[in-house]
Amino acid sequence: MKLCLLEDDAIMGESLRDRFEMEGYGVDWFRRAGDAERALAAGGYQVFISDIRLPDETGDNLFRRLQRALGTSLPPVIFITGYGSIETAVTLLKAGAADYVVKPFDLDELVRKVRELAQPDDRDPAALADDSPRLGVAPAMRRVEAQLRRLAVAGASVLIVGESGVGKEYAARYFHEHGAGAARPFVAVNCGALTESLLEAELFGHERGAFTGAQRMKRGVFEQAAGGTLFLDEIGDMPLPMQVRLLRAIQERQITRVGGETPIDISLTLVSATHRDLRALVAAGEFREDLYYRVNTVQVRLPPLRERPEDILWFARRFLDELAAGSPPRGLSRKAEQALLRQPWPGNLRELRHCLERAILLADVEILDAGDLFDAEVVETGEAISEGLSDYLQHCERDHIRRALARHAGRITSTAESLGISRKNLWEKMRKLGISADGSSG
Ligand SMILES: Nc1ncnc2c1ncn2[C@@H]1O[C@H](COP(=O)(O)OP(=O)(O)OP(=O)(O)O)[C@@H](O)[C@H]1O
Repeated sequence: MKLCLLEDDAIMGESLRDRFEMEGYGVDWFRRAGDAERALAAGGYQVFISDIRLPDETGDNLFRRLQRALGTSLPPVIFITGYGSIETAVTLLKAGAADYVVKPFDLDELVRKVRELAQPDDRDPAALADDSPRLGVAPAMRRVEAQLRRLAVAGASVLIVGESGVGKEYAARYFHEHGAGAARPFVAVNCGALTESLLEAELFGHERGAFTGAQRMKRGVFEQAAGGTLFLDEIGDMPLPMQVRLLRAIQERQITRVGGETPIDISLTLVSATHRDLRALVAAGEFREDLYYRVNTVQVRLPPLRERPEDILWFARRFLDELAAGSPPRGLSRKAEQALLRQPWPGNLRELRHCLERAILLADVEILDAGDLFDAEVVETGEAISEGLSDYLQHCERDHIRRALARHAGRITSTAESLGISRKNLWEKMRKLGISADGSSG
């Protein structure tokens, strides 16, 4: 499976090449139209990906010339376009181009398009070999585990996205443990928790006397993680000036300590995480587009706990075993299990863990009941009436589903379709939220 890539921008080109190689494609990357043209004439490519703006040619001219010269042996072409050139891209689509993506785009989206256009590849399924569940038992999480193991072996840099408390750092550690540098350090830093100057010193270290209070030389996390994995948590919260420095460090694989002059070579695997929408931050000018492409070569999404109900009791039991250390193990009554399943868990695994921690501290019983976990109102009605975020989300969800059911006269198939979820998922939600098909609380 070979792709021809024409992209004059070094960062974009490298990100695309890295990502597609990770996906198992061979990539020939050209920066000049003439070179790509010659390679395409020689044949052997499944898809041609090209920037629409090139220094030596316009995408428009190039495409028409290739069509004339190669005819049906021209592979499907996907153009990368900026907002300013969408019109040209649409014209090219009409002229026979296969597709286009608009910057800033999600690499996953482009990979999907390429996959659809190219023949399916035959990667070794052993690379996806099973392992005991660590990140969850829900199918979505089993897929995430397989993906992380495969990426770890490939030594890829990864961006983990997901709501707060969903287990991003845990997943980063899992990734680290499955990589070649597993015996090497795993170092985590929260980019949102520090001021700009503190973050700079934290990332790159400082020399003695670099600033007031710098009485000793300090190695930054880049140096500490050398040979292993550096986990940059909340990368979306990194101040813009630091983003410039970070990008330079990643590109050049070198850092310089604050107050120092000698560049230090660094080789490590970078895992970044964010609960924010990086693409939206790019559009708002709060996150650099070039850094976005650099850290977002491969994105792994961890779904919120409410989207994977299979994981709720599995994690609850795990946390109980873990928290019981030393004291007799605790179990859950059936009502407690049902109450746990009814919650929307906006704080995800962290919230679930805290909930059990609190219950263990306060209730001196072997089998925890619903009342040990939640307030009486929640237990009795399945519906919290306090002003917490979880209550609010649950109310909204219930309300929305009831209305949809009413609009569709209680027909499950069309209601599920209108909500964009499966029938099974709708039944589960209705059961969890206590709604009957006529929209009333059951
Ligand atoms: N697979 C797991 N097994 C056991 N515990 C887990 C797992 N994943 C997460 N946890 C626990 O859940 C809590 C939240 O996990 P973690 O810190 O990884 O989430 P996060 O998404 O990085 O959160 P934030 O966005 O706030 O940084 C932690 O207490 C962690 O120990």
